[in-house]
Amino acid sequence: MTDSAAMQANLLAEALPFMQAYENKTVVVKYGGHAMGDQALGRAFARDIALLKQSGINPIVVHGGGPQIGAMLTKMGIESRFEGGLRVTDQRTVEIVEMVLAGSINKEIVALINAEGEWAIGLCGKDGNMVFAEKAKKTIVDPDSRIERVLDLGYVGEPVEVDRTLLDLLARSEMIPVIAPVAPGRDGATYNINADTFAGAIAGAVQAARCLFLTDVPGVLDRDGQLIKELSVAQARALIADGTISGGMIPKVETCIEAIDRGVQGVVILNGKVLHAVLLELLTEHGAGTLIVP
Ligand SMILES: Nc1ncnc2c1ncn2[C@@H]1O[C@H](COP(=O)(O)OP(=O)(O)O)[C@@H](O)[C@H]1O
Ligand SMILES: CC(=O)N[C@@H](CCC(=O)OP(=O)(O)O)C(=O)O
Repeated sequence: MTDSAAMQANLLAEALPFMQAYENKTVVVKYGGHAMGDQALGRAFARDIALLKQSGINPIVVHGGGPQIGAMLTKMGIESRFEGGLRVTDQRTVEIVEMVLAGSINKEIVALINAEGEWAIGLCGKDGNMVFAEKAKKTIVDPDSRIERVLDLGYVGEPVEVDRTLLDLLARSEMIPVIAPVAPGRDGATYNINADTFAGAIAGAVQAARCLFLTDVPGVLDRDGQLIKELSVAQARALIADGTISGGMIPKVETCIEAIDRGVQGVVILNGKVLHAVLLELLTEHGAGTLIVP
């Protein structure tokens, strides 16, 4: 056997204790819009999810698609506006958000996983009464004046009810759920939910063993751009308050904190632009990214 074959075999053997630890456990993987787009990365991601399912682990994929929504809005001559990392969403925008997220992106990911020989099923919060949302009640503190301001984000929602019936059913089946962060309200409206927030709510409801957030940066970075390997909840809050964490990283880190509060055992923000990031994180010693702990 060559050295390189032996190394590969060692790597496979190294996965065994991790596979045993995660057997029958649920892992929620949030696949961010920035981590998509590259064909090889997409295929590697799909293969990782397929391999988890084949290993007796229960993966649930929640995806985003912020940049893809932005591109479609631009095509239609609609400007994107964000406040506190969330897209200000009027009636026209929410229709496009649903079309892009629950339509094209969702089916693209389903097709990628199915091409690896698995059975993925595309869903959104509307399916099986899985998630109900309410209009988001968001406030932000202006970093200069320190004055708190209530945001009106239109049809941006927060998940308020999660019913795990359908997810439990799928966990016992061959199916891998791939979920778009769109949900109905009890008021009959359709809400656009930040994909991180949505993934955190799902992870909390199913008491996931791990929730991974795949993005386009190595994890949470400090003021000098260096990766922070581990963050306590209190440290994370301080970095949001002092502006080190900004933009889309705000809902991501807030979600991590909420997921931990809801009993999710481990939450990691990592670079989805690294090939096989999911396998490296879960099944090898080479855990990457920022681990957020209580
Ligand atoms: N302290 C920070 N560390 C890392 N990224 C940060 C930080 N503050 C802001 N960001 C921004 O957050 C982005 C990740 O959030 P987002 O764009 O919503 O990603 P995704 O689409 O993957 O959910 C990064 O690309 C970076 O521009
Ligand atoms: C309310 C809100 O901001 N919703 C997001 C939903 C998609 C998302 O979160 O995608 P990423 O994970 O790729 O950022 C949006 O409209 O862009």
